[in-house]
Amino acid sequence: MVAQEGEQVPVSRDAGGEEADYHESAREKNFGSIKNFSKENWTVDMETIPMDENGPVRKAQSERPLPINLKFEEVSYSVSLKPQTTWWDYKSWGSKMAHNAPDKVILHNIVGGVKPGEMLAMMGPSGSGKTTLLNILGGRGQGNLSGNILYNDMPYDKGMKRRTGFVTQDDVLYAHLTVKETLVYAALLRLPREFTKQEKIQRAEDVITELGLEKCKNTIIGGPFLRGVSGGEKKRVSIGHEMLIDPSLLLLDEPTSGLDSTIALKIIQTLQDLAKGGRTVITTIHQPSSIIFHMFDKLLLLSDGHILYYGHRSEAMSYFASVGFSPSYATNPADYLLDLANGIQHHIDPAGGEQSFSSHRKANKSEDILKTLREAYVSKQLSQTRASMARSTSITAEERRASREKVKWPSTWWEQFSVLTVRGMKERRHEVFAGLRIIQVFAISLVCGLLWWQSSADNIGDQAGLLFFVSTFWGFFPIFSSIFTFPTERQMLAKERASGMYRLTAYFFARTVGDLPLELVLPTLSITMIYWMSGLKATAGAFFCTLATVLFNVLVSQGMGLLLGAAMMDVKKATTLASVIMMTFQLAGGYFVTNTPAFIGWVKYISFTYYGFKLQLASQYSKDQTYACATGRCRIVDYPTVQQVGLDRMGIAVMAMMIMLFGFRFLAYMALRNMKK
Ligand SMILES: Nc1ncnc2c1ncn2[C@@H]1O[C@H](COP(=O)(O)OP(=O)(O)OP(=O)(O)O)[C@@H](O)[C@H]1O
Repeated sequence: MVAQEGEQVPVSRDAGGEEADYHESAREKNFGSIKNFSKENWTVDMETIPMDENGPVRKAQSERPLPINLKFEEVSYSVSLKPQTTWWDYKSWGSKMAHNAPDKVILHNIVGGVKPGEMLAMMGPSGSGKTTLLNILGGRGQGNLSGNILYNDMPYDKGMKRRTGFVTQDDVLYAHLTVKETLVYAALLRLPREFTKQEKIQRAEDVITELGLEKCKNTIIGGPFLRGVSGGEKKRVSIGHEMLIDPSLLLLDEPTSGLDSTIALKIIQTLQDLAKGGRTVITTIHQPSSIIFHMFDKLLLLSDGHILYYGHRSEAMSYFASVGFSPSYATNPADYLLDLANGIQHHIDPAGGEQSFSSHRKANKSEDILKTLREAYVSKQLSQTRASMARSTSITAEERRASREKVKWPSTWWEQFSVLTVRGMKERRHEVFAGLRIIQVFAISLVCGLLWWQSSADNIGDQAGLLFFVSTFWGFFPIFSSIFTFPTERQMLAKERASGMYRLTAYFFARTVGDLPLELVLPTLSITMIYWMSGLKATAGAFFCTLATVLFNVLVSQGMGLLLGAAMMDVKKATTLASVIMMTFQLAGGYFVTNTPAFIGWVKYISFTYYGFKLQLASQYSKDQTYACATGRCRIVDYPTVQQVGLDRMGIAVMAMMIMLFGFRFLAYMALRNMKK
């Protein structure tokens, strides 16, 4: 039935037969501001409720979540098992496996739905497909998907992306930011433009209070080798990250795994409150306690990618009893259902007394149980669910229109760029100025300065050696640090881009430009030290020319590192390739070999070490300058190394470096754009 504009679409009964009356509860809760999400303190501040002569008025569209009615019909999903090989992976050469591996079907004809105000739990044994289904519902499936997934009768789009909160199983957070910094930056990036900066910060503070994170708000998140907040606190930060935007649809992958039962209960209570406030909540859960199990509205039980039950949680046990499976002893229903989904049924052995259990665990028996349950689902539930899905539509025409509206980026490009720059600098300040790195550069510069102590231009061989060393050192060093930039942020980038937090250009510029001042400080200090110790040409012009050339070299080398990292997204492969490229550039740079055969001589023209060296020679020597040689004084341009590189056509050298400077970065950006999620 097609609703007319402004008309209330009739509400139908769903699979479990419960009246879809979420509108009343959701709308009630959407008035006013939620002060505290914890169950006991969940209150609505009446003073903030907008009023008119007829009583409370609904808040502006941007201030309340748009109700999302999610339906998924006949969803099947498979992935290709063909290994992702590349031509350089010699082990795959001639391998039949690479060509003949069949696709793996992970989900089979999944049907179901969740309405605003409801919380659906997806349960099932490990490997049953919960995470895969959750990812698909969150618009993140990468394999072959068939079936229909509709959000207010529309496919997943950019608007839905920004209305969806997705909490992954692994907490993807920056290790060196504090809890407060993490949430404040997320608020600045994700909250709509209608909020002032102060309001965004306040929202982050509110979420910290709501999730009971005040005690640790100034503690860093931490990582594998860095002590930070506890696992439970980290999980709450991840949830807070999504709660900030007050998502209409909240998807969570195992939000309680690894947490003690009290914290787990608190988290589920928070989710329940969010659902009651009109959001649609879906969570996967492994082994909920009895009390947590009873907090879910709907349940989807999966086994090996097949549905065993979909419907109201409260009716699950009676459904299984109706198909011949009910526990013969007091147990947590969640445990019982999970056993069933594993094909296991325990019985009390009367002969052995209360403590003696027997279970049908034999392979063929397990298969029988699962076969019976799958058949029962198909014969007793599936057609009913399909019919109710087709009938069930519970959004108003106004809400449907709102879901079709184009959604703007939450913040402007410039805001995204500045927040990402500051966040990036905070996260990496320890890296750039890490003590070891400073000591390393300082030690090498000191050794260099001492070895070439007050050298003379008459000793052109030594000075050319020094200039070449500086070019290669400041070519190698930046490439190997920038190679890590994108591969180490891959997960974060994929997560944040999947929720539509910022434009890729804003991230790319923030990540590459934001680091520059810090990245250029070390080479500046190093060159200043080497230059004046080694007695290079003592004029300000020559010094600044040499410094500028080295910094230019650093930027080009960084660009190449960014490109290799972004293109390969694998640090090991990228560093291997980088070392081959850098060695080649170094060898072709004009210092080691002067008579190269024509068929390979062109390599120097793609080597930035060659151009960097050439520019450095030009900043030290003029064409008519001489040096002490066996025959008295010889022209510097006739010295073999200088002759090989030349002191002319500097414009071409600068141009070539410029092309590489921008070209490598452009290609790195394109590689990121095409990055697989
Ligand atoms: N890209 C993939 N390639 C191959 N197999 C995959 C892929 N993604 C998922 N699978 C397989 O699909 C099955 C379901 O995986 P999924 O992660 O969805 O299970 P799960 O129920 O969430 O498990 P857990 O509770 O352990 O997290 C598993 O057997 C998994 O190995």
